[in-house]
Amino acid sequence: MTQIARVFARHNQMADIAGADKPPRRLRLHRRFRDLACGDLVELDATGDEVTRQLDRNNVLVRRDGFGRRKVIAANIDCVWIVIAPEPAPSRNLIDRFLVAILNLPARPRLLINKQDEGPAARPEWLDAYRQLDLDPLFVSAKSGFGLDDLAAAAAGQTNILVGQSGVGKSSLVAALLEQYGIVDAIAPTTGDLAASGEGRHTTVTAQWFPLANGGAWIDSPGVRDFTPEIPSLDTLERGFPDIAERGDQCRFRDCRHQSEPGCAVLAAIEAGELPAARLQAWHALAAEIPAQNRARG
Ligand SMILES: Nc1nc2c(ncn2[C@@H]2O[C@H](COP(=O)(O)OP(=O)(O)OP(=O)(O)O)[C@@H](O)[C@H]2O)c(=O)[nH]1
Ligand SMILES: [Zn+2]
Repeated sequence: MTQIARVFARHNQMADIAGADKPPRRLRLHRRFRDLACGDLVELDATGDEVTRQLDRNNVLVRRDGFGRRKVIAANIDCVWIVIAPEPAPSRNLIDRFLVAILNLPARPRLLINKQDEGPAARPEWLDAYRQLDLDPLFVSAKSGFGLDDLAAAAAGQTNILVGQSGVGKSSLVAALLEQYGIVDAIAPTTGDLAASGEGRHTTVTAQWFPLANGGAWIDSPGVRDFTPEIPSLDTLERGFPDIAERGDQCRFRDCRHQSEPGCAVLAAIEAGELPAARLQAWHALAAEIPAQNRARG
């Protein structure tokens, strides 16, 4: 008899895979499953030792690496929590770039502002810039436990992934949630695939699935310095910037690039203080990457 199982983590030619109510086992994968990622569902043979089929996925979060290659991060995601903290200093550009990938999955984007125990400085004043995007920011502290009840409630019953810069506290948040809200306690985040970073602390190197007791899961993902979403077309870009796309419909020219055209509704919105200039800068930078990405794709 075959069985359906979940990929908890992917490591090169191997993957940690768990059947219902069983702890994950590390299995070697056939080459045809090279695309398999954390969160994927697979079929195992009767022995449970071999992956025989990869099930269809709802969606998959991917990035482009420095060589333009497609890198799969995790699959079957409902909600992506972009984690920021006072330290390391948040990059709004990184948030803008994540949003393109998230809104195209599609999945719900949320902003998680960690390390609230560090005081009022932990609340960035530029949050208003994202009001239109409904990121519904949640303020938490993995260290003090502040806001974790709200976080657990907001995450219940769905597959959640934490993304963001290295050191914002993604693994600490998963650990705190595991401890307080009885997720499957057999696998604590520290047993995931960790490597010592330069500062002597641990850093996550591959996405890791943590099932919630009542369905759904948390996925901890490796910290990033930068993030390049896949952007095959201007339509993809527009889905990532609904605030710009909406105003762009009012531009005088249908093919307005929002650069210096007369009657540009996007530039007018910036002039009026309704849209941050940084959002349009991020748009232009990403629009410029479309042709190169298409060339790399061949
Ligand atoms: N003050 C404070 N420090 C925290 C909090 N959460 C995490 N930290 C600290 O921040 C540092 C990084 O935490 P991690 O959980 O390893 O961060 P990460 O985002 O998982 O990092 P990567 O795995 O490299 O992506 C550690 O020294 C934590 O102790 C918090 O709520 N408050
Ligand atoms: Zn325009």
